[in-house]
This record gives sequence, C-alpha cells and structure tokens, in this order.
Amino acid sequence: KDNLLGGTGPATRAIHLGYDPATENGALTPPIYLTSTYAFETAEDGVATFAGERTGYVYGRAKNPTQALLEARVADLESGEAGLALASGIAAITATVLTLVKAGDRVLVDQVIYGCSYSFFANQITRFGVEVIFADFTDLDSLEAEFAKNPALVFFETPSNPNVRIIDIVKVSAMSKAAGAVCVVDNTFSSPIIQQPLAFGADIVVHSATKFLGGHGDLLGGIVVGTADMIFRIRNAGLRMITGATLSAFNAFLILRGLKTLSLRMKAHCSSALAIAEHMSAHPMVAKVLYPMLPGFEQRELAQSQMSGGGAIVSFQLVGGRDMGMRFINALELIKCAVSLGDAETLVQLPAGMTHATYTPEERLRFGIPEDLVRLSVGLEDLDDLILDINRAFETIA
Ligand SMILES: CSC/C=C(/NCc1c(COP(=O)(O)O)cnc(C)c1O)C(=O)O
Repeated sequence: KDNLLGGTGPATRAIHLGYDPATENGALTPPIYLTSTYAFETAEDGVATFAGERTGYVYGRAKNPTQALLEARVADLESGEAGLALASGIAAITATVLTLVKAGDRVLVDQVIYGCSYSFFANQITRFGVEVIFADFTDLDSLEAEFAKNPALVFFETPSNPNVRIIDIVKVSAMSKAAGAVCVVDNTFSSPIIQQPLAFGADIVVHSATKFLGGHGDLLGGIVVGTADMIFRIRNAGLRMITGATLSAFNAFLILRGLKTLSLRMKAHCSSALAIAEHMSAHPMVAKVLYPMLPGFEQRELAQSQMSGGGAIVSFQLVGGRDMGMRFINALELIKCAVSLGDAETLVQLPAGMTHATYTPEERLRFGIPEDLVRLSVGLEDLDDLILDINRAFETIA
C-alpha cells in the first residue's frame, strides 16, 4: 500500500514503492515475470490493447511487469514522471538519441564522456546525417556560442568519465531550454542518491544500471527517466522499433534487488573514496588526484551545489607518468584491474588504453584525457584493506 510512502526517504521508497504483496499472493519480494507474451480473454481485448484503448501487456520487447516496477522506482528516485528499462547503458543512450534526432539535426556533446558513448556520437550517428559538435561544457562562455547553432539535443555526464569534471546542470539545462534543445544528462557516476539532474532542469536522465544501480558487477542494464510523454516516445520508437534492446526480466529483478541497498552503498562508496583521495593526495608518488569532494579540487564548490557526495571514482596521475601508472596497477593485489565501476569490488584501469581507447590519441590530447590517468572505482571492501593494498603497491614500484 504505497500510499503510506508520502514523505518517506529514498532508501524507504527504493525498497517499498509501487508494490503491494497482497497483489501477488502475499509474496514479499516481487515475482519475476519470465514471459515473452501475454494471453487475452478475447480477440477484442487483444485488438483494444494493441490500439491503446485498453491498458495491459502484449509482448515482452517493450513492456514487462518486473521492468515496470524497476522503472517506477528509478523514476521516483530521480524525481521524474516515468522510466524505461533497457539492456545496457549504451542501449539507454542510443534508444534516446535515435528517438529524438533525425538526419540534418545537430547534437551538442561534452568533449569528455564514456568512450563508447563518445564513439556512438563521433562515429555512428554521423553516418546517418546527424551533425555532432563536441565542446567543453565546463567553459560556459564558449558553450553559449555553440548553442547559437541550434542543437536538437544536448548530452553530457557529470561527473564526467574518466576525469570527474563537473558540469553545471542548472546553467547548461537553462541554455538548452532557451535553444529549444532536449537536455540529456548521464547520471551514472552519481546515481540518484547523490544527484538528481531533473531537479536541476535537465529533460532526460540516463543510467548504465550495470554500475551502482545493480551494484554487484553481475549484470548489464540501462535506464532512461523523463516525462511520461518522452518515455512513451522512447519506449515505442527507440526501444520497440529501433534498438530492440530489451532488459531481461531476471536482470530487472537483480537491479530491483540492487536498489534496496543503493542508498547504503553510495554512502560507503563516497566515504571510502574521499578517504582514499585524501590518502593519495598526501602521497609523494602521486602528482595529481581528481575527486569532486576533495579539498582543493578546482570544481568542488560546483560539485557541492548539485551533489550530496563525491561518488566512487578517484582518478589520479603518478609521478613518472603512464609507465608508473601501469606498474602501480600491476602491483595491486586486492584491487582488480578491470573496466566498469560501481561494483562492490574496487577496480582500477588506465582509461587512455582501455575505456577511452575509442578516442584517438589526438582526440584525447585535444579533449583533455591524459595518457597517464589512472581511474579507481572505490568499492565496499574494508577501507584499511584498500589503503594497505595501495601502500604496498607504492612500496613495490618505488
Ligand atoms: C568497456 S568499458 C566498461 C564500461 C564503462 N562505462 C559504461 C558507461 C556507460 C555504458 O553503460 P553499459 O552499456 O551498461 O556498459 C554509459 N555511461 C557511462 C558514464 C558509463 O561509464 C567504464 O568502465 O567506464
């Protein structure tokens, strides 16, 4: 009886919203609807449902009850009207963009985003006659000039992958609105627990649910959140007719399970990440540390204006550059060298050669992704164990 949820906090709503066990034989945990299709009592019901004159499920590609609960809960956490679940973060991004832009349109994209998102914009939609403009969204004056080119859609991440640059959501979404562009924010690095871009004026939020929302490194998933109308359009075009990138009911169940501890996990990620960022910045072998809430971080004030925590990503450069970075990664034992982020396991990787290898070296130089940057995704292990692994690695490579 989720009407009791009025005024409750995000942790409570992530666990209880939108589900009443009495509707499912008393099952406390929502059942998984492992069905690809739905039967109708009569042909008339079938026809009416397909015509949208009758609510109901017809086929698993576009709608499923397990996904529907997940969509409702993430939309609620993001303070949006409606949500859409898909098979991965890239599925969420491509279904959204391919629904909203057409040949001849322009899109305005921040120059530092996840590597495959970058490649989708730089190398894929350009094949279909969409013009892509990359710009530095932290330089609002030069960005203003780009809006004069009338983009149909604007896309950015904040904090950005991999160097945690902070983009001013209020200002950029206001510029988008003034230009008549749809403002899409990829909120993967923050999660709705520490940042809600829609509340700051964005039109659409996308997530790689593979990361914090699932939270256990055991699935791929994606989520889009926006107005009911916008989500209807993306569901029926971008998902149903273009990508077909449907999230499995089982993975929807696992992400629902992840949501139950999301608030707890984000607190632990942020606390350990800040401690590790401070530890690294005091270490003589570290040249630079990037973490949104680190005292001395250039954009800390802006981060504090839109985030309630710094997230789990700590990026840094070692004295001695890329070679030392590679040796440091190899010397870690508990911390694993792997891409992805937001897992319980702490992960480390070298963006220039891994997650952002889709940028050419020249593009990385132009857009500000250092060749020697090391990206840490701080997990949920005991902090002392992580600090010990890091210190031992420094001793090994000294
Ligand atoms: C091969 S690299 C592993 C993936 C990484 N990132 C993914 C990602 C996506 C795409 O999300 P999926 O399609 O669910 O992977 C979207 N948006 C952001 C900010 C992301 O970081 C990574 O390690 O940085």
